[in-house]
Amino acid sequence: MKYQSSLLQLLESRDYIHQLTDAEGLDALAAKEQVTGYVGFDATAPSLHVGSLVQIMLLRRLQQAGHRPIVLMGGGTTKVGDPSGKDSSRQLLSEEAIQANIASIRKVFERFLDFDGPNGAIMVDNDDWLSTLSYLELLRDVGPHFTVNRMLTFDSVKLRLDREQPLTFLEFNYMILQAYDFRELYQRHGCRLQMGGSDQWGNIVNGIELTRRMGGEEELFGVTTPLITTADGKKMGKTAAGAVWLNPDQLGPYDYWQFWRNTADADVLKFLKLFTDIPLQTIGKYAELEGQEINEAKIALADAATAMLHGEEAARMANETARKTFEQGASDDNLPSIASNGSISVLDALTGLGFCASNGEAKRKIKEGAVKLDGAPVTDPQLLIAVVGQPAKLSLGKKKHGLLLP
Ligand SMILES: Nc1ncnc2c1ncn2[C@@H]1O[C@H](COP(=O)(O)OP(=O)(O)OP(=O)(O)O)[C@@H](O)[C@H]1O
Ligand SMILES: N[C@@H](Cc1ccc(O)cc1)C(=O)O
Repeated sequence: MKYQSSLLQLLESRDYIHQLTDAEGLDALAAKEQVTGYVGFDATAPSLHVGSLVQIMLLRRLQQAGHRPIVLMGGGTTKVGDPSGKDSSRQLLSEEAIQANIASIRKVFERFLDFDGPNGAIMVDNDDWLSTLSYLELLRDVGPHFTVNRMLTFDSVKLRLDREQPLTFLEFNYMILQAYDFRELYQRHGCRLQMGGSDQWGNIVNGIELTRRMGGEEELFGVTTPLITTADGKKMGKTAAGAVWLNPDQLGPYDYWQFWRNTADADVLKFLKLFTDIPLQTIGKYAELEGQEINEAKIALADAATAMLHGEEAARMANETARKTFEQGASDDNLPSIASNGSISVLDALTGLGFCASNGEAKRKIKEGAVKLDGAPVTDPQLLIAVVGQPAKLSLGKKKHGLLLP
């Protein structure tokens, strides 16, 4: 379909759209007026990750096209836990843990969104309205608009039932709360669009239907994005091992840069479109690169994505460190590091630097001959490394390097 609105043109040309509830309707609305749209993020960890970055970039694109983004922190919904796309219940977090996670997550949005100006972003917390709801009132106001028959057809519920995996009654209620949010944001802020990953489709559609059934006069819309997957096809998220965190205290700029630099050839163009502001024309030129030249596109991706999150200077330093390390084989102070207090076991060093998820994995890597200490292969998994005077450099494969500090 040929879109009229700059919003849908932008989203389509940069490959954000997986499903749309009413393409024509949203296109006409966005061409006519400023649209307010939201994405919700549950506070299940102290940092968001590269999977949720797709959604943060969606909010950025919405703003770039002149519309108003709302970031919804799920202070209330985190108490329930979204079963969408999950095989088992999430671990329940305490009120304090949720508040601490929100405080830690929220900072990242300032990097991607402008909170001032005529279409300045807004941040809200659904705990503000969900925590004061009375059970009976909610049942009577909202309950009649949901049939259990239909609730059972949504993937978040159906997949668990089909696989005979337990779904708690608490989780079964999640879609009702997210639906309630959409209506609340429509009433409070005239919000008519909700976006999210493709696993959010059911929750979004429920919000649109609930708002209509409760007498909303205007149509609400939903957009979902494809889910970004790891090389082995799993949804990239925080539950997958080796999550790529956005907060610098959980993943430093150098490792973040390296993540993008190590993108698979098949993903480079897609990631340039989704995760950078590099114009499509320039990305088109990268599409013509072949063989080793594709590395240029990966470096451009790593530079741009790192600059957006950590700032230009951090990106420049990461690029410089990588160049020195790989092209000249030199060591550098900007590599990830771990204190040894004089000595450290090679297993602790590999796990502590985040190169291996467990001692078992570290032992395997040593056996495979992938671990080097100052350029010399390590063969003994029990090795205790003495670090005296100056740092030692520990490497895993060709791409992961870290410093052991004295
Ligand atoms: N890999 C991904 N690709 C695209 N969107 C994603 C990805 N992972 C999460 N999202 C989206 O980001 C938003 C926030 O997700 P949220 O952080 O609440 O859970 P999650 O990361 O999916 O959880 P988990 O990692 O524990 O499975 C949702 O709209 C979700 O669909
Ligand atoms: N359910 C979403 C988060 C969310 C919470 C509340 C909302 O209103 C919208 C979205 C997720 O798990 O990713």
